[in-house]
Amino acid sequence: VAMAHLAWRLAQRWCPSSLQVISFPVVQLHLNRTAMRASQKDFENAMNQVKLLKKDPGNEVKLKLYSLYKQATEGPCNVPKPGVFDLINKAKWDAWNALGSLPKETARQNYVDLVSSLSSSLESSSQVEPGTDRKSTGYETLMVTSEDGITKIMLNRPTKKNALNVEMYHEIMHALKAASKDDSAITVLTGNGDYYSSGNDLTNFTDIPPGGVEEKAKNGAILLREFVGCFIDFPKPLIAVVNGPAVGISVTLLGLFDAVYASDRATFHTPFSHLGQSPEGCSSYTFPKIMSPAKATEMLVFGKKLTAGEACAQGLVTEVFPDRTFQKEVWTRLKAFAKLPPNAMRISKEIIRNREKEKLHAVNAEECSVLQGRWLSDECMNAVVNFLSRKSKL
Ligand SMILES: CCCCC/C=C/C(=O)SCCNC(=O)CCNC(=O)[C@H](O)C(C)(C)COP(=O)(O)OP(=O)(O)OC[C@H]1O[C@@H](n2cnc3c(N)ncnc32)[C@H](O)[C@@H]1OP(=O)(O)O
Repeated sequence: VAMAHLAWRLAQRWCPSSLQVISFPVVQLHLNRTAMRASQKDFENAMNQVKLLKKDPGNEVKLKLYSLYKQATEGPCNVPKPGVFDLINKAKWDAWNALGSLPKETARQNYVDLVSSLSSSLESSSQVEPGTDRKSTGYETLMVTSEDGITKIMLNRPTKKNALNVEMYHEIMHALKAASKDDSAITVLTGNGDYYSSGNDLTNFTDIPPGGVEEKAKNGAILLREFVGCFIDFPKPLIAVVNGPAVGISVTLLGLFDAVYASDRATFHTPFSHLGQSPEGCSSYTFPKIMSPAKATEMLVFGKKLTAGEACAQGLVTEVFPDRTFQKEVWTRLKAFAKLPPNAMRISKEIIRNREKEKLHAVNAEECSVLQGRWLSDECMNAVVNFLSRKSKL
């Protein structure tokens, strides 16, 4: 009810017309002109594009535009948190604050990317020509774009640190299936905001079906198995652009990627024992192979959090970049990769991956079955309740 009320209030305040709503940050841009540096022109172009949008992008997107704008121009949130009853300003403050210490440059880039995806997705689909660069919409929890031979799947719940809710699991599977068939050469997974992903959304555990917790655990295991299976079978080069901290399943899956590029702000944390859970994403098999059984045990059993540099030294990360230049350097490199002959890349990946596939599917099935049991344990239930009742964080 509170959320519906908030959405209604936001719509009332911000949506007399979409232009009026979205032009708010444009005005401030001019006031903050001096804050702009290298990508000022792109940023200004993006602001102008926003004014030209024909359709209202919705309150969630407007909050994102607002927060990225504030971060890009003023840096991390620097104003006191509004009171709980000041719903609109609290929503705006929450969105801005959720960006944490995201650098101004990255916020500008994310703003430009977001506007670019909106400009296309809110146009009539008749303007999309088959075979040309395109951006797809229809996702609630992702931003999916396809250009320069790269399909980019961006986790897009920055205010929840890109935690994976059930909808996001389904949307990622859908996006991966679509990417496997589109005409892009490579596929990239990344996160919007200051986190890559905080892993499984712990509120997934709260929606108990009529069959009770057993049915919930069974459904979770089925979903997880199908989800991880999509990564095992993905046919094109799959690259993770780890823009910030990564937790849980967003870390374990990295063992199934073909390359992992990380900002030096990223950390890698798999606190399964703390959560009364056990490893997934085939990490019980890939991590010992990648980094040695003892190092894998430190991460997967003892929950040791690695810095990006440490993860690179262990072989989980391919290369680390300074956060300041991360986006620019990585995307330049990816654009060059995407120009390579796509069939050759696909076949080379197949030859590397194929002899492992059967094993990976077997590991996935076993991990899901073990986790199904863990989800019913007191250890796991207590950990989830503690997080949800704000008694604990990682
Ligand atoms: C069905 C398939 C299952 C697959 C099995 C997968 C297993 C895993 O992935 S295990 C890992 C699960 N993840 C966690 O345990 C992380 C829990 N989150 C945290 O500990 C913290 O939120 C943090 C360290 C990630 C970030 O802390 P902080 O910077 O202080 O930010 P906030 O805690 O205020 O977070 C902002 C906002 O986002 C919500 N949130 C963040 N992560 C999650 C999450 N994993 N699940 C649910 N909600 C999450 C957080 O509650 C805040 O929400 P609001 O209070 O409403 O603003």
